[in-house]
Amino acid sequence: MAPTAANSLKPVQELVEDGVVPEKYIQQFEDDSQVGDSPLPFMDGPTIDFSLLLSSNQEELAKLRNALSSWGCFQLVNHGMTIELLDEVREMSKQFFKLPLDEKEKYSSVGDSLEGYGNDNVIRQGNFNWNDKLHLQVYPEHKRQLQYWPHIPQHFSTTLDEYSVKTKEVSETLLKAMSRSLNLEENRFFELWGDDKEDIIHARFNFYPRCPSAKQVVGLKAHTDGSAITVLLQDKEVEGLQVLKDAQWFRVPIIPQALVIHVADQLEIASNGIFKSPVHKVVINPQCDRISIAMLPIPNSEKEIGPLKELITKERPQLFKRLNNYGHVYFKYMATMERQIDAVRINY
Ligand SMILES: O=C(O)CCC(=O)C(=O)O
Ligand SMILES: [Fe+2]
Repeated sequence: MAPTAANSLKPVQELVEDGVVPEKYIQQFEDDSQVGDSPLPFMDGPTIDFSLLLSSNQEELAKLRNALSSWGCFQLVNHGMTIELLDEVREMSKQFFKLPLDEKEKYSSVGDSLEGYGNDNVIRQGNFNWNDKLHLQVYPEHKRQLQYWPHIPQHFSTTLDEYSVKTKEVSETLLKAMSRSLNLEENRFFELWGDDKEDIIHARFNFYPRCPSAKQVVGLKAHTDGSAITVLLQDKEVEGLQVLKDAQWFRVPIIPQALVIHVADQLEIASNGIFKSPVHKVVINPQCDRISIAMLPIPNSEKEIGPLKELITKERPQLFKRLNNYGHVYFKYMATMERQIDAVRINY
């Protein structure tokens, strides 16, 4: 596949059919470890047992605290979702992206809506990601825009609804355990996200088409998430997610029954920097398509967020400003800042 000057925002999947990689998708990597199938180490962060968090097992809470303040992410097992449900969500995502283009285009994003199907690079600057998406807001329920919810496969909406209910429960319990892990009153992070009927969950279905020039493109460029946390369901067969820790990239292993949980920017802010929103990216496989489903719990934009007062001390002064609508900051600085959270950092 030779690079061409063609520059269109048709779905990346269609570019694969064309057999050419438009120049906008070719990345300038400064360092070889950034690309494709280089033998990076696997992340050796902990696997957290949800059922032990439920019973407030002190050892598990300590493991959770350590994971959140070092890696900023972990694999969650025993979360109560069956492998059948996880596989059904993976399968329906694959089936959706496999539909003919004109069928998928019935759900295309309209205007500047975040929701819907398409090539997300329209809202980005700089080089493009090798990624197509379907983005649906699942909570609050009255804000669902059902015109974007696929009718094929037929069970898409009911399965997404079931998965959303379970994601919400898991997220609420996790945020409470995260508070307990810092010896805070258990609702403190739940007040950031979860206690308000207008708190949001976005579902982002990611599709990363295979690319013979995999080493020249990137699925998702290095970024942090702008939500409170992220609940990620990875592809069961195709690896691709990498996280940055101490200036080194690590591959996130596939554990089929696990959910990958990330601290996202708004929890880093609320924890006054104790929990880390990890920089992560997605690399592309030359032979196989990859999918992932990111569920993004996001505080109601009218809610004021900021570092919890219990976490501001003489030794740890307030690191971030208080604000509403972090999402606005996140998108405003998407193109110009490496980590948008720096835009709300207080510099002493
Ligand atoms: O595909 C993945 O594994 C990660 C997706 C991701 O980082 C995102 O949707 O923000
Ligand atoms: Fe992400």
